[in-house]
Amino acid sequence: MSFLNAKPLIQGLDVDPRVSLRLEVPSRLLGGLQERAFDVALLPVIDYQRLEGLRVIPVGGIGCDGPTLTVRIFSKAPLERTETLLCDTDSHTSVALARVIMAERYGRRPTFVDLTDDLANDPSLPRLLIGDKVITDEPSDCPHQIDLGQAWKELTGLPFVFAAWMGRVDTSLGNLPDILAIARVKGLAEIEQIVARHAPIHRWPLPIARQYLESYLRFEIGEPQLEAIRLFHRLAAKHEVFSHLPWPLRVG
Ligand SMILES: C=C(O[C@@H]1C=C(C(=O)O)C=C[C@H]1O)C(=O)O
Repeated sequence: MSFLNAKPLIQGLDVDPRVSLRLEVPSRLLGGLQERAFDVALLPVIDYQRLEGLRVIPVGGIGCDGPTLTVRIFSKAPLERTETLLCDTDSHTSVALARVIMAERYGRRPTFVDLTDDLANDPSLPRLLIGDKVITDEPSDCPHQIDLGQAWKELTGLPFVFAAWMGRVDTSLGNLPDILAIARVKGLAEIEQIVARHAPIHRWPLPIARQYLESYLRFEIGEPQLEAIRLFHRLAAKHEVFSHLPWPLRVG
């Protein structure tokens, strides 16, 4: 995964001869797992419900326990009036989470339109942005905003998980889970170096990048995170993000 927030999970993997690392935006990963272009991916958690036969490898993920800083809806008008929401096409989980939050919190079922659509040129429309661009290209004059991690915490009391390491149940991974778990521990111990090396490339101010990786994001996948993924899948089904009963979460 190509965003700054994935770096602590892949620290050292770019030079590890045992793995071959590819960086893609979140929305491109499901296709890669489907075509077996890679064995594991930091897959958006909603995509688990879009391809049968996946499993969560609970050695790391990108989550939060409250605000995220980088998954936000920006609007010029109060959000309870939202009819159309422009959505970042890099994202899958965040779009589904926006649907859940708009419905549960505001009783709204807006039409979701790709940010690549012509409509996106209309600056008056609210938009969901994720990832580095929220920091580097924050929209101006949007007094009405929500951070979806914070909205989820207020709704459920739980942490949230945007993406987690996943693979197919029929792909045997050998010692890859251990390699990934060690990369995470190494990454979390080396946030300072990660920030110094990657923040300028991703155009993040250094202190914000440090605070983001150290205080806002969570990289572990434990029982509360798995519970949050299950609840998110149930709420996403309730609000018709997908049209089958949620598949039980396979872990390990
Ligand atoms: C917190 C974030 O989480 C991301 C959001 C994802 C999604 O919406 O599908 C997937 C991976 C994460 O990068 C972010 O990128 O801002």
